[in-house]
Amino acid sequence: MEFEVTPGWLAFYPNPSKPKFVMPAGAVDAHCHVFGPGAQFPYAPERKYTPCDASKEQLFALRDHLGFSRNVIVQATCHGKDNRALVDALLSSNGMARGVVTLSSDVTEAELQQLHEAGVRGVRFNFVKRLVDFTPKEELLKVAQKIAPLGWHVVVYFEAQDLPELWDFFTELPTTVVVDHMGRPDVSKPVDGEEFNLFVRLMQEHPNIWSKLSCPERLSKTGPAALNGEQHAYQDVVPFARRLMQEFPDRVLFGTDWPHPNLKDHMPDDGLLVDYVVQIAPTADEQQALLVDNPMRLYWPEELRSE
Ligand SMILES: O=C(O)c1cc(C(=O)O)oc(=O)c1
Repeated sequence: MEFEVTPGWLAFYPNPSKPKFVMPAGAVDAHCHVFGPGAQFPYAPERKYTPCDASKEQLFALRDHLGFSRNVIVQATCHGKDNRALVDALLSSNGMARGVVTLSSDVTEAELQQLHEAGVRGVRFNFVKRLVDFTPKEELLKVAQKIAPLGWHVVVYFEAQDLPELWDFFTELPTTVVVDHMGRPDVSKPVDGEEFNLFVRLMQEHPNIWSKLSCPERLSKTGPAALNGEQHAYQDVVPFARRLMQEFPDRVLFGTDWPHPNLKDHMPDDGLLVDYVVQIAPTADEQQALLVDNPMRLYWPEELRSE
């Protein structure tokens, strides 16, 4: 099938720089996507955008170029509940990728088992209105109850202003819960203000809730962008990520978010996005926790146990 990309779509950065920051051995890019290719894995009819293709080969080449060892591939909304592109990427990764899928509540035990064997370890619930149609919470809870016995977790994507309404649902989930992109704070508000304090309280009161410190390129209002060698990119986002890194060193993850769907303003140089990590995790211990130990505990626990 031929697809035409959404008008104004920005393609991922063509020749990312080599990061100056050399990541610890075994670093995991804990949030990235594959798109299609549409000719092989068609985009979902209910999608809200049509991206440019971003294949598993391109993802794995980027992984190697940036110095990551592993990927966590997260189902992108443009593929709806059709996880075939993601599963295909997992199966081609030699065990170096795990996945987070989107499911409907009528998924069967056999389907779950097959996804588990392919390397899926989580399910994603999306509450960002520009990306998905509404799904009733009872449906989502059904999915959560089905995946809990497999030891999977739930990844949630929402915007900060919706947290009060979603609080009870999130805190009732029977699994580990991983929040995408720090719950999308408005970074023009104070880092110790009411809005971000509520998110910090969510994590303080619920030790099963984790956060990705990802997507400064989405959250930043003042930049500077990760372009042209910039080593101090997205300074307005740094205090937010730094606060979570310091308060919850065992429950934070980082991912590139490649290929960066729906950015309107600029496309970051992924090499410089890796350099951004030094600003939010300046010590070797923090880098090891954020990039290796935490994601390994969540996605490859069996490797830690066998050591
Ligand atoms: O903010 C976004 O537009 C966005 C979209 C998706 C998706 O379409 O799955 O995933 C993300 O992590 C971020």
